[in-house]
Amino acid sequence: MKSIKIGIAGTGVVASGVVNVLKRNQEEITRRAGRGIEVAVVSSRTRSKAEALVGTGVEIVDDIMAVARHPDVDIVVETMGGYEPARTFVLEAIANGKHVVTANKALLAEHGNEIFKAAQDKGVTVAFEAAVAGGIPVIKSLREGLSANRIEWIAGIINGTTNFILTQMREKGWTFDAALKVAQELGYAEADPTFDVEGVDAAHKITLMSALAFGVPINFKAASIEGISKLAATDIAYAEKFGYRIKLLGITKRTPDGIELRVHPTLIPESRLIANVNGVMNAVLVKGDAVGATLYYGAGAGAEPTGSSVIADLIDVTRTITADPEHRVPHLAFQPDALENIPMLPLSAVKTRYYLRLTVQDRTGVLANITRILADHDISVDAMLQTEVDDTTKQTHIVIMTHISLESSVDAAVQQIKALDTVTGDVVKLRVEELG
Ligand SMILES: NC(=O)C1=CN([C@@H]2O[C@H](COP(=O)(O)OP(=O)(O)OC[C@H]3O[C@@H](n4cnc5c(N)ncnc54)[C@H](OP(=O)(O)O)[C@@H]3O)[C@@H](O)[C@H]2O)C=CC1
Ligand SMILES: N[C@@H](CCO)C(=O)O
Repeated sequence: MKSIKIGIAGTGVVASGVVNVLKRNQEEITRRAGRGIEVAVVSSRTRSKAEALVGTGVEIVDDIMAVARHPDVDIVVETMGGYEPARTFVLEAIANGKHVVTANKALLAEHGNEIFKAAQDKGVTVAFEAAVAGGIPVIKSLREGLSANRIEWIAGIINGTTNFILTQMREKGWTFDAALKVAQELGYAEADPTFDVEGVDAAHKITLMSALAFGVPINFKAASIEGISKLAATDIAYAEKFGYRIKLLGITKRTPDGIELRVHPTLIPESRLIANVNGVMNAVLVKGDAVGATLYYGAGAGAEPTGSSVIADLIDVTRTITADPEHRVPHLAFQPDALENIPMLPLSAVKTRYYLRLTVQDRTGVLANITRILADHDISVDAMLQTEVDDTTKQTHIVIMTHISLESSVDAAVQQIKALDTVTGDVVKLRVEELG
């Protein structure tokens, strides 16, 4: 059978992984797909970079639209990243009847509803395994493997760069900046690394998984996002005293009132497997009503792990390329006309456990005032730790772990605690998830 022809936009980290794995595993891939998958054209703004990647036997163009419209191309691979020109490029490819494989979670989190609608109307597939958790086949698991389940929640370490930074800081004592620099050199970070560090990239990914899990439209604007840039080594150390590790988690949860969608540094019991996921590795925990908790683990970034996911999508599209579009697996797991508009909950409505760190003056009655305020807001204390008084500043840290409380009540209590004249500086508030 004739080979499937692909056109790739971009010649960076992910594109190089795709080209190299396609070349190396050509025979195995053909045996799986039923026909060969061949790179027909590559676009690059730097011709020498493209030549170094694909050699001279593949057409090289400088205009990405020439890939989107190329008469020989069956599947377009978008590995440029960013919103534009990626959006225009993908829509143009769809309009030209091409199937699309993309690693671009930012694009899909912001413009996915428009893109999937255009693909549906045109009868083509937009596949995006590589957009979430790099090499882990978690999109396929959510869309197909778990399709019998009512999904209850998902919690994942879904940004390789920040997990790499947190691991190097904790295990090797590296500075934040040094760890970020190495993550960039290794090709893990986004073009704008603030997307990684401030939790935006993880929010893009959890937004996509939330849509797949609950059958709702993609709603990135509903995500509450906190990154790791303000996380202090002190809190990592105190968390460990209580038996917890701090990880940047993407969390989405179905509650009776609506759907939670949030990214923030989170204390996780160190006995959980996910608390021991280190370096660039990612892990996603999915709780389904029938299957229980399932855990997916693997490299969350890097050329070949991500290339592995892109090629899995290429093989999937190749296998069904002649199938009636109505009989393909729906893009977002649920049939497009069966998506529901379930309310998305604000962060203030979240109920979980909290870690609070206060800096206080060593004076009589400090603790009594704090516990009274917490009790007034219906916040019950589970555990508490007080450090020795610093001889110079006459200050001490009080660290409190609460039972499950309402976020808005915790915020109100923190405001009152901050106003006490014995409490100095800010109050650190982190969320705790048991993930049981
Ligand atoms: N790196 C990783 O581990 C992973 C990345 N991803 C996603 O994959 C995508 C690509 O990432 P990555 O390969 O790391 O990025 P790179 O920066 O390494 O590569 C991007 C490529 O796209 C080209 N490009 C960028 N902007 C334009 C433009 N405006 N017009 C034409 N070409 C353009 C670049 O060309 P030039 O060289 O000329 O600048 C470069 O070849 C992103 O969406 C990213 O989020 C997903 C999973 C893992
Ligand atoms: N910058 C992303 C790439 C993979 O999506 C990360 O570090 O996880």
